[in-house]
Amino acid sequence: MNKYSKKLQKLFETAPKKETAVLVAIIHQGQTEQQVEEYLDELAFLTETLGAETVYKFTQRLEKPDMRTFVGSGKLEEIIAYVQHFEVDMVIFDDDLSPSQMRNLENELKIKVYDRSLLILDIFLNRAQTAQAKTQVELARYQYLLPRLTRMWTHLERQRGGTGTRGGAGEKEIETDKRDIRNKITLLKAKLKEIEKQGATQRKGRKGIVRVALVGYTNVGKSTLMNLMTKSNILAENKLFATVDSTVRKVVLDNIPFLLSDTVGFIRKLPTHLIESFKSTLDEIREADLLVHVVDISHPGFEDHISVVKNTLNEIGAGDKPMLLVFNKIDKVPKMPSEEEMQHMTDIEIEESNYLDFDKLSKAYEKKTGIAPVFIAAQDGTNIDQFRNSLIREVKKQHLKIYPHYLESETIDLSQFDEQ
Ligand SMILES: Nc1nc2c(ncn2[C@@H]2O[C@H](COP(=O)(O)OP(=O)(O)OP(=O)(O)O)[C@@H](O)[C@H]2O)c(=O)[nH]1
Ligand SMILES: [Mg+2]
Repeated sequence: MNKYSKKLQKLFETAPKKETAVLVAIIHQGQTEQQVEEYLDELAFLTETLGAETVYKFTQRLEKPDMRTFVGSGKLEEIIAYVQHFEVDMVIFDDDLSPSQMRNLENELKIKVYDRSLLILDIFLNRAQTAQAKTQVELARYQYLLPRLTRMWTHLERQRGGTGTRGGAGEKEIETDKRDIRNKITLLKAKLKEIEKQGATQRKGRKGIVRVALVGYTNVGKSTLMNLMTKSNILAENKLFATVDSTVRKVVLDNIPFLLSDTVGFIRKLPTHLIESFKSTLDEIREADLLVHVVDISHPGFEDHISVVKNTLNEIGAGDKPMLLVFNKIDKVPKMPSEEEMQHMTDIEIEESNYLDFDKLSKAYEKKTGIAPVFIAAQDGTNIDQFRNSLIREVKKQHLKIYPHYLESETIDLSQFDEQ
């Protein structure tokens, strides 16, 4: 006999359940299955961040996406059968879909269809805190949605807005919604301009002080490091895009004041227009004198992540700035055995161990950036003194550019930099 009463059982049935999702990616020519597997793990992490559970991952080898439905018709049939059988709530594609692909897929799948951009935009929307970030994301989201407004999205948007339509929306509703969205876009643009004006004045007031920006892939530990350095309390958690707003704090090390800012993390395939929409947030990076590039060394794709960050920095015009590379989360990688320990290991053991040779990495990256990287664990403060020393050295170099006559013995009137 069931141990729960009928009333309780009924309550359980109506309890909200986590939405389920299947993920879809194409394996392009030149890509390995393992690479795509890693990409899909990241997509699953993004899905989880949005609050849904990944129940299956579909892949298909294709030279280029199908114009009509992104994947081939055979694969699509498989996906349709799966989502119907398991009553899946949404399908998420690892690439961006054209408006017509989105429409076609939605007609065939009859459930929510997300592409990578829309997923990231929805996560940003949930996470944005400040008026500026909120306005930016909302604007980017509407701009993205406008040409893609399907029956499904019209319906969902209306639910979100609280107006609600019963059943599917018709063409007329879609047209009305498009007009509404255009109006909203105009309003949001005006609002953003106003906020940006205030931001620019604020930033102007920071002249005469070295500015350092923490940059890096998402979830690498930028906010954790920021909190450690500034004793602030920024949300740091094991989620992608925990930080969408930038935070600036004044730090004084060795009598030299500088501003440290925590910024939004980068991710592969972050669409250019989305980067553009964060222009003013990214001004923190563009106007920085020094970049501290944080890398999660425990991630198998960390070298790819470094390239993604470099490319994104180039795209926003901040590719030439001095850069201190910080390899974080060293507590999560197996430590390189000492020479003595190695003597007791067989060649195969050494080869299979996949140890990261920090010395080798350090030399290779010093060659590239001109600054020796540091290896830390921000979470427990391992090697944080080493990081602090490297940071001071680089900040001093920048400080000397602003104040060429600065002497080490000189005491700076720090009060002039208050209220930052
Ligand atoms: N094991 C380990 N975990 C760490 C370390 N530093 C940070 N983390 C964890 O990594 C996760 C992400 O940290 P955040 O500081 O939020 O990373 P972030 O780069 O600011 O991430 P976004 O704002 O999402 O781009 C959190 O769960 C941290 O606790 C570290 O040195 N070791
Ligand atoms: Mg963060």
